[in-house]
Formats: sequence, structure tokens, C-alpha cells
Amino acid sequence: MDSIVSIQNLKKSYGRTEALVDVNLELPKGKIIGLLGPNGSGKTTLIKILTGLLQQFEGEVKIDGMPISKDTKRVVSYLPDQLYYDSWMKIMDLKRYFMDMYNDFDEARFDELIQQFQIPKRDLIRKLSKGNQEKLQLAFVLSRNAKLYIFDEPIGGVDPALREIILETIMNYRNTDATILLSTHQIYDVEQLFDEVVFLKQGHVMLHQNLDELIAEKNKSLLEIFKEVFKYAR
Ligand SMILES: Nc1ncnc2c1ncn2[C@@H]1O[C@H](COP(=O)(O)OP(=O)(O)OP(=O)(O)O)[C@@H](O)[C@H]1O
Repeated sequence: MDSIVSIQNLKKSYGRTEALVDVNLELPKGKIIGLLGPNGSGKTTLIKILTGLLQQFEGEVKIDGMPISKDTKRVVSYLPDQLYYDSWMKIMDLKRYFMDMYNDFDEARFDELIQQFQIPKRDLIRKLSKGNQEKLQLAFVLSRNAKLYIFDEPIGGVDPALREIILETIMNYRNTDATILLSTHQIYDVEQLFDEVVFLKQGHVMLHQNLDELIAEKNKSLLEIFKEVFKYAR
């Protein structure tokens, strides 16, 4: 299999808390993959390792055949679950920063997305509403021609109309070589998007399967399967 992400025996603890216990995972190129699991299952920890933000871990993690490093950062475009702007930042400054930092930044695509997302042309980013700041962050991330896009809750704070546009925009990356790894709790909204799903539970990969096969096998929607697998004891 032609993998973009290859993980072997990955373990990560924070003190006594085992966030990832023994993760083995191969993510193929060109697919949209849902990374799903309840609160505290290790999704953000895994994402932080893939993006190079967490450097202390055990095991082997490779992206496009390379161990996590500056080289892998060049091929990964990452949308964190929090805003990363400083109060003094202007859209133009950040655009220039992205153009300097990333050879793969597509300015025309960025301008198009800003228009499509109807982001008001304010100079200072902090003057935008929180939802518009989130859209802006997504526009920056989507404007790179990356090999791997990682989205941590991309539709958390946006209105339902825009949610549709975002999902359509992400869908457009299907049938390209790019892989999208998307973590969200909004399963109902996104399940039509995924080619594959990975379920994380208490730091373990408990399922990694083609979504159509999974749905056919269980004869249930992804949301129903998720609720069944992760049901809380009452
Ligand atoms: N900086 C940290 N220090 C200590 N423990 C942490 C830290 N970050 C995460 N953890 C713990 O690691 C485990 C996995 O957390 P993680 O944030 O990766 O889960 P998650 O699946 O992303 O959760 P959520 O859906 O709530 O965002 C949890 O038990 C969490 O409490």
C-alpha cells in the first residue's frame, strides 16, 4: 500500500497518563480519513505528533517516508482546534508570512477562498468575529498544496450554511493525491465525506476501515456505529 502516514508502535504518555498506548496505523494517499473518538481518546495528541508539535514519543512515525522533522512540516498543512493569531496581526501580513514560509502557498486560491467564505476585508484580524477568524485560518490552511491536510474540528464554530461550503471545499480535494485527516465530534455533518474512518479509544486504534464497507457490514449510519462503540455506561 502507498501510505502517506506510517505509524509503528507509537506510545505517548503525559506523566502517568497514557494518551497513546500502542498505535499502529497506515494511512493511504489520496483519501479523506475521519479520526474519531470520545473526549480524551488521544486524537489531538496523535495530531500534535504528526504535525511535529509534540516531539517526545516512543515508536516510529513517518510522513511521506520521512521521520517527523522540518521536512515533514513542509508537506503537512494543519488546522489546529484553536486560533493562532496574535492581536496585532493583519490579514496581509499573515498572507505574506505564509507566502514566505511555504513554497506551496497558492495566493490566487487564498483570494478566492476569502471571497467564497465572505470574510470581511478588515485589516486587523482581531476585529473579525470569532467565526470569521476561524474561516480565515481554514482559508490559509487550504491554500497550501500540501500532501497531507490535518484538520482538528474544522467546522466547530461556523454557521450551518458555511459548514456546507467548507465540506464541499474539502470534498474538492477528493481524487487528488492529497490526503485529509479530519478529527471532529460533528459526525452527523461529515460522514458523507469520509473514505475511511479510524476510531481511537483510550489511546488505542480500535477500528480502521473503509467507511462504505463498515456501513454495509453493520447496516447502520456512522453516527449510530460511533454511539454503539463508545456508549457510556448509565
Ligand atoms: N498537556 C497535557 N498534559 C497532561 N495530560 C494531557 C495533556 N494533553 C492531553 N492529556 C491527556 O491525554 C489524554 C488524551 O488527550 P487528547 O487531548 O489527545 O484527547 P482528544 O481525543 O483530543 O480529546 P478531545 O476530544 O476532548 O479533544 C487525555 O487523558 C488527556 O487528559
